Amino acid sequence: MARKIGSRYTVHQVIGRGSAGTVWLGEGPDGPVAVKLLREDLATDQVLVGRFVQERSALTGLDHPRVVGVHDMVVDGDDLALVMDLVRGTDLRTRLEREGVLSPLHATSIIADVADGLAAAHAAGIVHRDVKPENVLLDLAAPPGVGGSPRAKLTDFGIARLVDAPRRTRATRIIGTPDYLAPEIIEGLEPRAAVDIYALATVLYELLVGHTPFGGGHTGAVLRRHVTENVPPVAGMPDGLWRIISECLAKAPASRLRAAELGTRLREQLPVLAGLPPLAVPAQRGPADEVPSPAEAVYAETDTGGGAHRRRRGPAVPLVPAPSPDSTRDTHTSLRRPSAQELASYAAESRAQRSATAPVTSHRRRKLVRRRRMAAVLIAVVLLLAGAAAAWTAFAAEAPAGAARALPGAAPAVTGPPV
Ligand SMILES: Nc1ncnc2c1ncn2[C@@H]1O[C@H](COP(=O)(O)OP(=O)(O)OP(=O)(O)O)[C@@H](O)[C@H]1O
Repeated sequence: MARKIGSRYTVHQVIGRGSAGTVWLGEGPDGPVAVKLLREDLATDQVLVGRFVQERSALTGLDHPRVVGVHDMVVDGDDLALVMDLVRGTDLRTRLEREGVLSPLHATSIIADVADGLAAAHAAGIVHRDVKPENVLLDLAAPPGVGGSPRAKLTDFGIARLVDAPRRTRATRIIGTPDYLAPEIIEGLEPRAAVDIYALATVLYELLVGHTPFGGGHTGAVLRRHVTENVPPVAGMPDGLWRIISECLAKAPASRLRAAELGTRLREQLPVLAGLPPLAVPAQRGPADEVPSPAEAVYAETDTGGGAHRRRRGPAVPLVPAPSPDSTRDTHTSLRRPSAQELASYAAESRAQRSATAPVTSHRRRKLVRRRRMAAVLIAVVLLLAGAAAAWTAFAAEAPAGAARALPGAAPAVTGPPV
């Protein structure tokens, strides 16, 4: 059902849902658009509406081919809407969940695109603060890039900042998605451009390996890992990519690459990555299966966050639009910031736990393995049934007429020509 948004836009159909609102397919004076209608509780929050108006020129001024442009921001009664470029394709989360891991070439090319978009935003003084696969849209209507890689655009600029808590509550609460949070955010520092680099390197790792470097399990455990752990090298990861990922996951924000440099360094890798197959990643230590330490369990009780592995998949506009499934996954999660003491105790307990934890697969990888196992069992059952049917047919054809009928409880005999 069509609905008017302000005086210039009409929306027709829901194409995705996120934690901050619903994205609609719409029409504006210059053609089709995507309209993100913010959640009612956000739209009626006067502080947020004020910030929305304040941020208008910064967000609508960001014009770059690797960024989903915001054309307009509409405040109309209880509606608060962002009018954006319509991207015909899918989001990176959906692609990743479908493929498990991406080839090094495609992963690197996609992340280089996003780094270029970030470079433009950072130059304009805008920090994204919620870089993750859900916020990378793959434009399948655009001509592909190197080696057929889909072209990527970063979306959702400034939303995290809009819904962020005021400065005074930042000391106690974190806005973001746990798997991608830079350590300095967890420690309560003001998020600067380097947080986006950390998150983007996390996404690159995830595309290559199939899971994030510090994700899985309890939110408290995830936060602790960001602050205290280093990522162990991954077998088979091309050296050049590994060096870039390690630099960008540095705990000290100043040691990370800048976005423009990251884009350039990634593109330099493309020629050597051409033709490499996706990494055959062995079973990893599975943080998803870590038993929360007592300190983390305490954190759990007061945690209002969404949990690290509640993923929501929302397709971007497919080439032929179709309604996307409903979703309940929270992101832009508001988490209680753990105290320094809690973080320290997570670290101590983590060391003890690590030695006791057997290698297991990550949550998503296990899901994939489970699915494959189920498919194998199904195929085996089908083959078995087909074999039995063939044997039965052969038996019935060879047996004297009536023999099968004579068997107690046997199926009606297949009558064939007399032998
Ligand atoms: N400009 C756009 N063009 C086409 N589809 C879009 C566009 N923006 C968002 N979408 C689709 O709508 C879905 C929901 O987007 P939204 O930005 O609300 O949530 P999200 O980024 O996935 O999650 P969250 O807001 O919780 O971080 C996306 O996954 C994407 O599939």
